[in-house]
Amino acid sequence: MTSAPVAVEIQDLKKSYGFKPILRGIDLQVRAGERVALLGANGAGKTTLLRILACLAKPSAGSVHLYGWNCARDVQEVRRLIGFVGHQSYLYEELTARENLEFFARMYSVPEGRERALTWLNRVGLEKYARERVGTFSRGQLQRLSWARALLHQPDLLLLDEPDTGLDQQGLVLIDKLLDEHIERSGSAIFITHQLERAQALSDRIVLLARGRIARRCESEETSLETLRQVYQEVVG
Ligand SMILES: Nc1ncnc2c1ncn2[C@@H]1O[C@H](COP(=O)(O)OP(=O)(O)OP(=O)(O)O)[C@@H](O)[C@H]1O
Repeated sequence: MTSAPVAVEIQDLKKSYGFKPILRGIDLQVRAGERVALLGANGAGKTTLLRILACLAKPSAGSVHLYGWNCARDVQEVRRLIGFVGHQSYLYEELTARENLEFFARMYSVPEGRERALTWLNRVGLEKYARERVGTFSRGQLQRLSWARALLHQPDLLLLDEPDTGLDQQGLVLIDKLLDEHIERSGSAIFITHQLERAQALSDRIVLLARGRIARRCESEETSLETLRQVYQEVVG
């Protein structure tokens, strides 16, 4: 693992909104093939951190590099490298599921984009809904399609903000499999969750954020669920 290329390099990252500091100096390195779970109380700054990595918000200070590209400067290059599942779906409600995926395939110059769009609709169990407008989709269907959108161009880094929201049991099994496959391809992932069980089971490392700082880092394999619960309680209070 240690010899794998550095996927994410965050150095002394700070972010403020007006006079309100949100991130107060984050240092984090993630290597290719690594899965990092981000935990923390509501308002700790988890989404803000992920949005900066996804080039959706700019740092106030410090630096963020993805596979050597600077997130603040090399936005086009960075966007190709990432797949993002966030609170918003970033899908077009007036287009059908298939049209949405075909649009994103064109945007990322995915070879044989139409076929790839269909393959991904199948993968996420939405083939029956290919011709339905996304505006009519349920929360779980939207989440499944967001996963397809995020993976369509085979990104190197997955950024996942509560990616299991709205999913049924089969949906959960599906996304765990998609994450496994991504990691097997030497992709890396940072995911936010409020479920300690899933954080521990699905990650290599767990990072706990509190009031805009990294309060604790744990190796998942060496940390029992019970220990994680205690650490979480200490940090979040
Ligand atoms: N665009 C913005 N303008 C002003 N304040 C913001 C903005 N975005 C986020 N914040 C503030 O930053 C803080 C951290 O928000 P963030 O969404 O990063 O927290 P979080 O850890 O993801 O929380 P949650 O677990 O509730 O999703 C909050 O106090 C929030 O109000």
